[in-house]
Amino acid sequence: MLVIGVAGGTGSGKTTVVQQIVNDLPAEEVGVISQDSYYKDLSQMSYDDRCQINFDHPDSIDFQMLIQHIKSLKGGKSIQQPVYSFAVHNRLEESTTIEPRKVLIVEGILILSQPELRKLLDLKLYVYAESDERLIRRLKRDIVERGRDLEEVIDRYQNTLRPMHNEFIEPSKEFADVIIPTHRRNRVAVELIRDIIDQRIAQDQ
Ligand SMILES: Nc1ncnc2c1ncn2[C@@H]1O[C@H](COP(=O)(O)OP(=O)(O)O)[C@@H](O)[C@H]1O
Ligand SMILES: Nc1ccn([C@@H]2O[C@H](COP(=O)(O)O)[C@@H](O)[C@H]2O)c(=O)n1
Repeated sequence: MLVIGVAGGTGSGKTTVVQQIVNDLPAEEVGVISQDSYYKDLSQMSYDDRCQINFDHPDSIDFQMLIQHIKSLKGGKSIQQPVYSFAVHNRLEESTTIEPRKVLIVEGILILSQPELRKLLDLKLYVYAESDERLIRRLKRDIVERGRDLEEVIDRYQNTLRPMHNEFIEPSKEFADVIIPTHRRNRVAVELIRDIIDQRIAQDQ
């Protein structure tokens, strides 16, 4: 199995790049897991308390479970991936079955920040966009798709997102094999990654 890690700041375009890569591949050969599914279970807290959580700090993620799940998939076993709700800031009761595939893409802001996780990655990508562009994208997305308002996004950006980005995410860029700029749709970078994946799939046959 080829395991590809895709990191980068919020709104950098990770999900979009992953979607472009996946669209080009046969569905039965690629699986995707998102770091967002591994936010810790906060059922013991009230909704108001959950709203105060710093969701950009590595401690908010159950990396042990994520690492265990990647190891299981590498070992040919399926996993039950938690389902996360941005609306309630918590895991839901249900889970999603993910089957092992030839290619596994693991995507999320902090994917390159954890040494134990990095060891499991065969190819490390960092998706890059300027911070003002990321904030604009995040504002639009969170208001339209994640039920947030202008004040919530700006408060979170100033209080937790920006400082955590500077402390944990931006420095993890140094571990990337390839940095993908997304100031515009970057077809060339996606094709490059596609070629690497194709070679690896062909080698395994
Ligand atoms: N290259 C790009 N140019 C313009 N908008 C983009 C680009 N890449 C992503 N977007 C938009 O920005 C928003 C955030 O992108 P997304 O892929 O969800 O980022 P991430 O997963 O890194 O948070 C989405 O609404 C997406 O459509
Ligand atoms: N309940 C939550 C959990 C996380 N976030 C934010 O999501 C961002 C990471 O997701 P991307 O798809 O943007 O990479 C992260 O910056 C958290 O601030 C949230 O708003 N609410």
